[in-house]
Amino acid sequence: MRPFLIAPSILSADFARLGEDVDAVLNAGADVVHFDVMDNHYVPNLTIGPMVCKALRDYGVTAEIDVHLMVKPVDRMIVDFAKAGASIITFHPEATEHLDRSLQLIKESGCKAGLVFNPGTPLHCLDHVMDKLDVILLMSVNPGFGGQSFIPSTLDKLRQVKKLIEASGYDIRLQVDGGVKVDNIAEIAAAGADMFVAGSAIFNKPDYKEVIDDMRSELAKLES
Ligand SMILES: O=C(CO)[C@H](O)[C@H](O)COP(=O)(O)O
Ligand SMILES: [Fe+2]
Repeated sequence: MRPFLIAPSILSADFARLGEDVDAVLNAGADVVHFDVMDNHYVPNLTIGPMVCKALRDYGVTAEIDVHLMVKPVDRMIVDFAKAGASIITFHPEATEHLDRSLQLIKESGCKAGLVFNPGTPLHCLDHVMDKLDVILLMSVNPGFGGQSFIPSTLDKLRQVKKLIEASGYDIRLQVDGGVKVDNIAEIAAAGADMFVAGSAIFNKPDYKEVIDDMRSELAKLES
């Protein structure tokens, strides 16, 4: 079994002191920084862009930065985020006219590539691009906002994608994003996820380490 990764979504961090808050969550045991990019076009919210990613790198963040693009179109942002220090770039298939080209662009930029599926988005886009994927991200909320409730039908979708990954033979992480908490993370992992994005569950609590430790204890129940 591959190691589970916990990726706090900085959507719920304190933007007025972002560098310190990212350091704090990494020191608390987080593996990856999940960076939500929203454009008020593909989703009805507006967040942060490549300058903030570069600022985190300049501040000294060395952990992987997982850029979740909720923007349309995507190609220009792929190039800009790769230059700004992104490690992983994921985007939604609805947001590009040329799925394969956008994935190739990410790989050519030296980043890991991923596709993101909204709760209502079917999986057929995976059919011809599995060889170009490092990550498949299933949204367990509709994208645009933190603090929403986990949509239970995601569990079946996770099981379905897990089978597709296994059948493909490729080394692809299965990430889940939205409403992940201490009390549902084990069930989500049992359905096949191995990378967990959690924003409000971590940043809305005073002690990040306590939440991350609790998540790892829940995950350890599956590993034993
Ligand atoms: O992509 C996102 C929203 O579109 C966020 O990553 C996600 O919602 C995380 O927040 P929370 O854990 O609070 O649900
Ligand atoms: Fe996200």
